[in-house]
Amino acid sequence: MITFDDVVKVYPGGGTAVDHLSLELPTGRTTVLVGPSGCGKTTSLRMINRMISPTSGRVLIDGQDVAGEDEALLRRRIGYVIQHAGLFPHRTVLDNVATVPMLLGRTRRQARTDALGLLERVGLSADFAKRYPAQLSGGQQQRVGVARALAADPPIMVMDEPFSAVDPIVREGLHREFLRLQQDLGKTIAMVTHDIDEAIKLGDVVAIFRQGGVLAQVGTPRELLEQPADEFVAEFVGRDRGLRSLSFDTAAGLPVRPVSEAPDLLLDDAGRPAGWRTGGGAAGTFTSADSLRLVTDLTITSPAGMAVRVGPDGKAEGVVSHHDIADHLVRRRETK
Ligand SMILES: Nc1ncnc2c1ncn2[C@@H]1O[C@H](COP(=O)(O)OP(=O)(O)OP(=O)(O)O)[C@@H](O)[C@H]1O
Repeated sequence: MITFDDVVKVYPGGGTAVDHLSLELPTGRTTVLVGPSGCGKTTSLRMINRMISPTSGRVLIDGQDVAGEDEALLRRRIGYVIQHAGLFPHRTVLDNVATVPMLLGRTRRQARTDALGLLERVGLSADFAKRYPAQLSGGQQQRVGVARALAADPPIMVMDEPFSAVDPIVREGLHREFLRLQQDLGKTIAMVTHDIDEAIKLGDVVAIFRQGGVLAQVGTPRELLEQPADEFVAEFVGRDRGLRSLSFDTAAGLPVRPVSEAPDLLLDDAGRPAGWRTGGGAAGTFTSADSLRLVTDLTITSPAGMAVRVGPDGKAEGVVSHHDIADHLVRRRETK
């Protein structure tokens, strides 16, 4: 666990960048620091690997104050990923990834074999290994940056806006890969972004900062969407937070009507939804494991105003309309 214990940072000649920050970043999880520009996110992040020292207070890793640790040893345990990847321009992709393990004493051969494995993990084939950073797209460079930070197999990763320099479609892909990798690796990750959607998507824990380096609220994405502490947080997470919070609920508790209540629904011989009699198009289907947000979306886009729940065999089990979802949400709120 990484702990900020009443940390203050005042830059000489500047104002207070971080104001009495107390925060815990749980081991093996991703904590995202998010907030408007200049609110002290990067300053906080860099106090973890001692690129910046607190004016007062302590940053602890598993109970040990980082101020008392050997800087080189500390940074070896902490992978660092920055915007634009920060790759060595005159080294090949393979050498960019293999350099740190070689510095740590691995043989050149072993380091290069490991580097190829890491590149593959982040979605880059061996074809990229011989290229130079300038010969890669922004998204590919960012992947190399992640592979390089992972090369020393550090238990902790600090990532400063790692995905912000790429276009939205590439970012989507990097997000998916990040979540897949993190599910496998379970690193303790501290990530900075100014994008609340990214924070909600990638964070197990999200810490929202406000101007002046003050922590406004910390919680799971769901907690922030459902119970924002104040107006600032509510505004920051977005006015559509109710709809977005439906991503965290599955359709398991959502009652469905019998299929006979949807006479417009066409079924094939095996009882699987085949489309709608009027309006055309495929019938939107979901399972109990899908999110309420998806089901809501399906009912809105369906010509019949309904979505169809299917079982593991693909057979129609029942239907719901957006009215049914609204009723379900009201009932759920009343019983909470
Ligand atoms: N070296 C420095 N000297 C003086 N002031 C600084 C220094 N670095 C940052 N600051 C100030 O400290 C405050 C916090 O900066 P920081 O970079 O931590 O914010 P941030 O939330 O990461 O911002 P952004 O999202 O724009 O990167 C800002 O007001 C900034 O101007």
